[in-house]
Amino acid sequence: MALNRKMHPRNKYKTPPSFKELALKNEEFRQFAKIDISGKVLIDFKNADALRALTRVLLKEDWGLDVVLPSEYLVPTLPLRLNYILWLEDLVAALEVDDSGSPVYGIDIGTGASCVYPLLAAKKNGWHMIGTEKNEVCFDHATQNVLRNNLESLVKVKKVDGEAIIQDSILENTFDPKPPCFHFTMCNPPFYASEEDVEKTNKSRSMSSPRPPPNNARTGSANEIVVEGGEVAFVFKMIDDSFKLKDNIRIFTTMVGHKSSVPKILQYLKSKNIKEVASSEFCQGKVTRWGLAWSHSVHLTCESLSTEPVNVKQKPKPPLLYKLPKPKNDLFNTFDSFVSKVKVLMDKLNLQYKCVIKDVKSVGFQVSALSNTWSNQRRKRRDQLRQGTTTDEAAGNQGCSETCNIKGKEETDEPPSKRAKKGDVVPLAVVGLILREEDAEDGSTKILEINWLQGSGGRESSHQILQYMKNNI
Ligand SMILES: C[S@@+](CC[C@H](N)C(=O)[O-])C[C@H]1O[C@@H](n2cnc3c(N)ncnc32)[C@H](O)[C@@H]1O
Repeated sequence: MALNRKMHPRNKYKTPPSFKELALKNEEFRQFAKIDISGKVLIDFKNADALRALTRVLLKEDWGLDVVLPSEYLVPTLPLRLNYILWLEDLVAALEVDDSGSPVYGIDIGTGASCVYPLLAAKKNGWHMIGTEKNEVCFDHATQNVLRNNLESLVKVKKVDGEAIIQDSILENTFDPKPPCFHFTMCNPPFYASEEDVEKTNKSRSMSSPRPPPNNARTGSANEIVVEGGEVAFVFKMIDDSFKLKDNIRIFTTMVGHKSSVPKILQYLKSKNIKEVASSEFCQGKVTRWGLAWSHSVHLTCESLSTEPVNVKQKPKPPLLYKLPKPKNDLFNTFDSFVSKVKVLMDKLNLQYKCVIKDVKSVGFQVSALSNTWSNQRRKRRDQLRQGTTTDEAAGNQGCSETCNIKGKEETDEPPSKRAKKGDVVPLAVVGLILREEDAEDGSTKILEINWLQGSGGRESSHQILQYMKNNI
């Protein structure tokens, strides 16, 4: 699964689950597990029942959720669902509003029979979620899934009718106390315009297309995956509806299933004069989906590491990676000591950094350099020694008072992108710097990843920063 590397950095399914362990733990899943000639435990991804059992066991083992997934209805794949939720976490964390500490409220439009997004968001983050559903059968199943997991205080399922997609009535009679506003909406819309469209896409993927055919069985009933006009028409309507609720909902988001829909939707947002737009790519296995966000009321800084705008024509450049070789890796007893070392190096370079994501085994910073402080380090040190100062003193620990509270409001300086907008200083480079620890056969491996974001110095400066880190770790 080459694309797993491009999953959201905090997605736990970057490391595929062990089917062997799952089969040992779970009887339902065990029925679909087969052992191949090399002793590896596998399942047949083309079998919808096997997929259903896999999703159920992962929800149970990883998230403590007991979710019934009725046959004939969509089986949600978890790596993708988690990618979307992690992106929302980044967007909510980057909101520059003063309500740190208040609960997060979200709305999932078309929650499906599984009610998977609200259940995951409530269980993982304690978010308050409303799930809307138009289909009677899906609504009933979703309601039962919430009750089965005792999550009624955090998740409300609402039956909706009529043409509007985001209706103001869904905000009524929800939580007590009444939320001051909702942080986001999310949606996995029906992708297809007709059942023939579903067939056509399957055929073209399996015959002449450069994209490989899907590995997984297609699941989902027609009313879940087909809508008049397809996903583009659905999202256009959602954008139109969003104007009515602009004071109640901060960020509107949607997932998009076809790459060709992305420029059409971006163009529509532009035509409606909506300037605050962010986007992301959700990669999992062979399947890529796109996330689009827009707002009428808040600045979408686009600074979370996974919100780099989708460039539909050009392939996104892969991040720069440095996997610490064994001797260097072993210098650090703990992941924290590795993080501390990199912070010292960033301080030495006078880089301004702010923690945007944090996990036990990964931490991500948005880093900005106002000038090139990494080139000719030796000569600079010699000059400073001659003048009686050292690099550390010269750097003077610039007080990069970074905090790492993903939910709370950052108490750091303004984000560099914003400073640049004000016109005082244009950064030479703004990069996303991620530190990760991954399990390896002979212990754990520490990895430094740099993603170019923007800046007058061009992409080359991110290579230079990585080289400096390599030389000095
Ligand atoms: C592709 S499924 C997504 C289900 C679930 N959110 C998931 O990701 O697995 C789309 C769902 O949206 C529902 N739906 C379609 N139009 C809707 C509307 N206007 N309002 C609410 N739900 C709608 C469908 O019934 C279906 O359950």
